[in-house]
Amino acid sequence: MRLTDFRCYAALDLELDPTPVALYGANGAGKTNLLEALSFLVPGRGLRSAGAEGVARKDASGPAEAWAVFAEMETRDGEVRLGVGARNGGRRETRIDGEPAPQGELARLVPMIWLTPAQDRLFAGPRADRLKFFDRLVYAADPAHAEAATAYDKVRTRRQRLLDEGQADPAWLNALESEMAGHGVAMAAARLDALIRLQGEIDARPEGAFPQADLALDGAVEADLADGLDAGAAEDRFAAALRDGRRRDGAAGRTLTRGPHRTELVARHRDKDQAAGDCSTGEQKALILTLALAQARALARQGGVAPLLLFDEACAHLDAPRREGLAREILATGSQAWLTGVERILFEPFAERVQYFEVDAARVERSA
Ligand SMILES: Nc1ncnc2c1ncn2[C@@H]1O[C@H](COP(=O)(O)OP(=O)(O)OP(=O)(O)O)[C@@H](O)[C@H]1O
Repeated sequence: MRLTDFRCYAALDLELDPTPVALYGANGAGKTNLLEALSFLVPGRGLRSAGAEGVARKDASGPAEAWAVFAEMETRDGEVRLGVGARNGGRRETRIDGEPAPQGELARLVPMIWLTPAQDRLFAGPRADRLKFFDRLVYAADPAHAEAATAYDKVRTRRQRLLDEGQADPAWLNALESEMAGHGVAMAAARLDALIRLQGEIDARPEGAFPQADLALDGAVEADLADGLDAGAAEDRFAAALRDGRRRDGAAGRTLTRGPHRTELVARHRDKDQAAGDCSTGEQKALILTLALAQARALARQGGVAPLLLFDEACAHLDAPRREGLAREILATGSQAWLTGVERILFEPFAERVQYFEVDAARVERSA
């Protein structure tokens, strides 16, 4: 992995083997920035949602002209050289084996799952954050879901703009709504499919360090599909709901019509028979890990390539038995997990099966 002018790193060159990576060091040392760099190897704005324009290294003379992240990695297409970067605050560029490529290609090559401290109380926080987290799990297994979701949001924004302006041509709105319905039903179907697999994976694992969870999706289109409506009928129904909702959506200035943008991920802690949102911070963190690890297992089984796991401060709220459980579960997936923590001792349960790096003021040193 090589970084050029990314966040606090002017230049970094890391040689790694495929085992998990434990990064330890003081606050502000540069641990999360390494995970963020890797998160740009899939489409999107990275794990801090900063986007390509926000990550160039800054010093007293201002931001660097260009930044880049380069990695040689095992992907679904075998060993591939991936490069991403941007120049002069511009759009992000992608290279695959040295050739320019569309960003979307990355989703197909590299399954990736990340967890950050910002998600610690995911189940008690805003609905949209939960859905985003779940959608990312779905993307890791089904890259087409990311494309459908992006396309859906684009059309939804266009329709909303027309409604906000108040003088839209009904035929034009019909066309946009039918496009929204097509992408929306594809999204809902991908989510349901992923949910069933994920739940199966969770159920197959005995209750251990991480709690069993019962998952459901509360969404209008998901409900239609779960009730057995075929895709065509579900699209017609959703398009009709959008048509009926025009006046209300226009008055509200946002899409109140129930569609895949308003779906809720419902999770319960099975053993406690409690809504995940009512669980303690540590229990919520454990539940999030239940989901992420279950998806990692499903992916490793399904695609042959274990996903890259970026777990920022995952150990912070975990007690010693759960930290041991985390090590066991990660090692069982065969994933290269990248873990951060302020102290090396947090990774003790991995023993010799992890590569240690000490991070200190943007210097990264391998340690025995
Ligand atoms: N664009 C940038 N240019 C230069 N330095 C940056 C830039 N963005 C962030 N930094 C700095 O990078 C440093 C490391 O940040 P990072 O989030 O990686 O730390 P960390 O080791 O994960 O810390 P913590 O344990 O507190 O989470 C911070 O001091 C931050 O101010």
